[in-house]
Amino acid sequence: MKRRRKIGLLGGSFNPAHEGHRDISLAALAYFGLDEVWWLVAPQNPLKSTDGMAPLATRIASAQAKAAHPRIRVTDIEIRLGTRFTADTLAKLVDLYRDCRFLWLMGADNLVQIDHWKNWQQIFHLLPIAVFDRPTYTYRALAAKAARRFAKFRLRESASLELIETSAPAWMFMHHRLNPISATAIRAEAAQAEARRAAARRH
Ligand SMILES: Nc1ncnc2c1ncn2[C@@H]1O[C@H](COP(=O)(O)OP(=O)(O)OP(=O)(O)O)[C@@H](O)[C@H]1O
Ligand SMILES: O=C(O)c1ccc[n+]([C@@H]2O[C@H](COP(=O)([O-])O)[C@@H](O)[C@H]2O)c1
Repeated sequence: MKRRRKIGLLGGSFNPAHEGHRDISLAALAYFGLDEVWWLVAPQNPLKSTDGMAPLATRIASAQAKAAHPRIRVTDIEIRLGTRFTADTLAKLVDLYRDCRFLWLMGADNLVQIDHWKNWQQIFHLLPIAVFDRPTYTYRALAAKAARRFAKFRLRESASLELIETSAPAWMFMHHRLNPISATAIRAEAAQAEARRAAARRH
């Protein structure tokens, strides 16, 4: 039987894309023996404000520039599938790409709030999940409702190469090197730089 390709899925706003996205994607390729990581640039995170959200085309361009790797693929697949909620997107992907195994990737901040996502438990039952640690979120993430609800399905990090072959629910918390970068910080820095330029023009 033909080997199924192993694909990590990193959904995100990418407003803008940054080194943290690339870092966990490259780590995921290695830890989980993946063939590719697909970046699913979300048209609009249902829980985030539209204020300050750059147009999808701008965020895709930012993701393409940042990814710059032959095994990271940037996609607007939620536009093409017509989905807005992750549970719907993943159900369609699993159904459409029968020749692939999928692994959902996310940072620890999203484990904290995933129980507010639409049909979040279906996501745990649909495919394995890898959560990457993120500064300030470690304890909140491991104490979060989702971590507690699925505690008995958490695998040891040392079994990372088996995760994508394991039937869902199965998830792992990766104590990967912490990377403090965030899109929020990048936007704040850009806004400050713009304010300084505006002040300089007034003088
Ligand atoms: N530095 C990081 N370490 C680990 N995971 C990260 C990091 N940055 C982003 N991620 C994860 O990548 C995915 C997409 O993140 P997103 O595009 O929202 O970036 P962000 O920096 O979290 O943005 P914002 O600050 O606007 O919320 C999410 O699952 C997020 O948790
Ligand atoms: O499906 C939901 O209800 C849902 C709610 C919040 C976030 N998500 C998804 O979570 C992923 C990470 O979002 P973000 O904005 O933290 O990068 C992205 O793919 C979003 O579409 C999904």
